[in-house]
Amino acid sequence: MFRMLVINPGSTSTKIAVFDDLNPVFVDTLRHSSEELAPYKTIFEQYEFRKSVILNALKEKDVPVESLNAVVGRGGLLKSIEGGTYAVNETMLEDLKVGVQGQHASNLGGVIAYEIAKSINAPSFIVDPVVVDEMDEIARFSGMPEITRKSIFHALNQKAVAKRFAKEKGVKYEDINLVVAHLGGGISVGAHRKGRVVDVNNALDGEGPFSPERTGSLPVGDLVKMCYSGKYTLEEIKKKITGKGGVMAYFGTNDARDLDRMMKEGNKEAELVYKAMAYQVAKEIGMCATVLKGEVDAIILTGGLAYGKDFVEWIKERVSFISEVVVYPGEDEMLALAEGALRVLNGEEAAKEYK
Ligand SMILES: Nc1ncnc2c1ncn2[C@@H]1O[C@H](COP(=O)(O)OP(=O)(O)OP(=O)(O)O)[C@@H](O)[C@H]1O
Ligand SMILES: CCCC(=O)O
Repeated sequence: MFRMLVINPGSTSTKIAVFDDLNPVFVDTLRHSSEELAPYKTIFEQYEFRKSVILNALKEKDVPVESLNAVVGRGGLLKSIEGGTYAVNETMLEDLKVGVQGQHASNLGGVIAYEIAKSINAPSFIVDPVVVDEMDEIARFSGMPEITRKSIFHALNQKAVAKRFAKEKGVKYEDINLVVAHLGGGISVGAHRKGRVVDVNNALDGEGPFSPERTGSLPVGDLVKMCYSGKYTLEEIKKKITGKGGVMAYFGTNDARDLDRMMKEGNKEAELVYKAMAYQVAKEIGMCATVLKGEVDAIILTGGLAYGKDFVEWIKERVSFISEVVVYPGEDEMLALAEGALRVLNGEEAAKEYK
């Protein structure tokens, strides 16, 4: 039996869990108020604070650090890499600290995992970070030589639900084609061809459908005019795209349940925006089906928005002609992280090396 600590840092919370093999000992969300995080200018500066909150939580739950066999964290905006479980090494730590592809709370996952594991001489890992990049060469062209399309998406949950579907069907993930739509605060839709995500929208930085708090793709000419209007700083524009875009920009909330409530109270504009988000998701799924040349074994809908019955129906009515649609609402990133680490601890897989 292997005991693992799992660390998944988000923008306002750090989710932690301890697993004995795949059995949860406890799962907890440690929330951080904006006052607590205010003193830190960068994500990396939050490192000591978040680490001590995690160690305190372990004490409260009576789980001695020494009882852990490994620590696994959600990682971060590293250099682009293929999917899998990676051992945390010095090169990775350096890249997580500087944020080679930007700042994201999950940059702290690998760093904290490494430091806690080091104190007890245990291994530390990250699994399927947001920079998993298995895109076909043909998918990388933007139409402007200076700009190459990037794969930044919910790789951990997309891969986890894809493998879950394969297991339930008694087939191998590497033998099937899937379109997976992660419908959360950000939305990513990936074309999975025989175990590789060969095309996907950059869910963090202005590609794909709009989402509860992101714009997704924008009419580029109008965006350029806005950038040169003199009204906004670079930081303000970036925030309008990621964080304050999408549903947040239309209605001042990133909670789709508010949209649902407004719609049920008769607000026609809320209904239209909610339906427009589903419409854009369906279009993106259709695009991925063409990437897979129509050979789609299933379309999987996952993430928090997949709890929304109407939202799921609006997508289904546009894409059901392509293939079966399977819905796995929510996400189980903590279990997916534990599974990734356990495959290495059990010797089923070798940990990959980050270079
Ligand atoms: N029952 C529900 N009906 C409709 N929407 C829901 C429901 N439950 C949660 N959601 C919506 O799901 C969204 C959050 O999804 P999720 O929890 O997957 O996102 P996240 O983890 O914060 O971000 P991300 O998935 O991008 O990492 C919110 O907009 C929330 O309102
Ligand atoms: C893009 C992947 C993770 C996120 O939504 O922040």
